[in-house]
Amino acid sequence: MTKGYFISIEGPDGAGKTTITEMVKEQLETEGYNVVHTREPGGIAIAEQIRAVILDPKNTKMDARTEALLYAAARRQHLVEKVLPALEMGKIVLCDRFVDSSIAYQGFARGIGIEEVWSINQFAIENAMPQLTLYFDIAPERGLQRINQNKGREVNRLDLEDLQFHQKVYEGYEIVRKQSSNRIQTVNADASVEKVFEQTMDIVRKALQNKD
Ligand SMILES: Nc1ncnc2c1ncn2[C@@H]1O[C@H](COP(=O)(O)OP(=O)(O)O)[C@@H](O)[C@H]1O
Ligand SMILES: Cc1cn([C@H]2C[C@H](O)[C@@H](COP(=O)(O)OP(=O)(O)O)O2)c(=O)[nH]c1=O
Repeated sequence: MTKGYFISIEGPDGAGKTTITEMVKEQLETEGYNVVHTREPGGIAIAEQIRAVILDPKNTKMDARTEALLYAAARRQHLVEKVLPALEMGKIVLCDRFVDSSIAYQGFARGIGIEEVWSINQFAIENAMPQLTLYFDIAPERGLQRINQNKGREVNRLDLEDLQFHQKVYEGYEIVRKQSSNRIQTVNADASVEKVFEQTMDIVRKALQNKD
């Protein structure tokens, strides 16, 4: 596809994606690689504006398909403006969330349908799929616990309602993992930061060795 190497990072909220990906970036850089750590919208003005519309609490009327289309639009812009140019320059791109998030969250958890969400994303990305996807595997309640612990508060009723949605996200990811078992490699994210980092680096190193 391109000269660089495209890695996406997926998994439930609070799985540790941001924490570990930053460590991976630093480690790879000390080994001499050029690395970009990005997340959608990834600091691209147009995609940030789209994201602001998706996340605006005032937009209570947001339809699930509208949401899916907006995520796909933000993804497209981030891809062409940031990811593809970095890959063209030979960099390793570590992208926190990509198409699989839309499949799991919009396609499965919101109930739009995996095929439907996949097809609008195909239009958006034109086959520019990651060569490797790291799936951070953790029970959704553990991920939410981590987030809540961080905020220093109890799990409340809303969090519990959320848990049902996040359970569905997890089921959605299970389907995606089965469908794309060649691309997606699973990391046990329910372990210490050191252990998760170690597993992740093992997978990344093997992938980079076999890349050509
Ligand atoms: N392996 C781990 N064990 C315990 N806590 C962790 C671990 N990895 C990350 N955390 C903490 O959990 C919270 C969510 O981590 P974060 O990296 O933001 O997750 P994500 O990006 O997947 O939502 C943060 O407070 C982070 O410090
Ligand atoms: C990229 C993407 C994210 N999301 C969701 C996942 C997150 O709950 C939310 C916000 O993402 P983000 O702020 O990146 O949170 P996280 O730290 O958990 O990655 O958007 C989708 O529903 N569909 C998508 O395509």
